[in-house]
Amino acid sequence: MNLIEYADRDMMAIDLANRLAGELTAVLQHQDRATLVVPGGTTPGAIFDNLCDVDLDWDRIDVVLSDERWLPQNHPRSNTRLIKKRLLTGQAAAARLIPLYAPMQHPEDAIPVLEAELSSCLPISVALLGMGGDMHTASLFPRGDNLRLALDPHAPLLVPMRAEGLDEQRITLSARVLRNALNLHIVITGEDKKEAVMRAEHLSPEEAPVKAVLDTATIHWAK
Ligand SMILES: O=C(O)[C@H](O)[C@@H](O)[C@H](O)[C@H](O)COP(=O)(O)O
Repeated sequence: MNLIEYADRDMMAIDLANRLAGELTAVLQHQDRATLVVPGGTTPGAIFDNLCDVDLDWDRIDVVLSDERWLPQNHPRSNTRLIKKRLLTGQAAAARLIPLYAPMQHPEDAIPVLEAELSSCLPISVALLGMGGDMHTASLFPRGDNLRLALDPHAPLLVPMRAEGLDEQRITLSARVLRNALNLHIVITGEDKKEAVMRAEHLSPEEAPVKAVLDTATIHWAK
């Protein structure tokens, strides 16, 4: 496992933002556009605050969430709301947001339309993922109703997900889409998540969904 430990969370946010920017710049040297995948949750905000003002060709970058809560985009728990506020601002406001939500009752209803736009910006150039203490990543949750489908090598691009304890239904990039990223990073903080990611190495993706991407990801950790 490729694990990088940082002196503190601020150093990690600065270094990781610069690393992601460098990878995006490298891709844009030989492609017209680059695709950046980012997570929601509470960890990546500081990274977004650093990344949004890096001098990049943001108008050539497509931004995609790794997963979304099935909520209106102005809802306090919406990941789209989070990245519009913290990432797609400053210089990064010029980036194109590829939606992972549509105002329909269930994610299943929206997947054909969402996949049509998403497919045009794959494969992923740079992906940043988070991880929960239960070893989920994106919305690939242990015991999730569609986890088996989301882990399948022939899975669709997007998979709806529901799991016990989730406040709302979710939609997620499937494991094969995440694994196909040219550059893949996972950012975690705290001792519990460090122990969890170590544990995940010895479990199956069904028990620890993050395992589906561990072999190709760089893990970034601060206490
Ligand atoms: O929708 C989400 O919440 C994220 O995409 C999710 O996969 C997140 O990365 C983990 O749950 C970790 O969340 P924290 O960073 O809040 O611990």
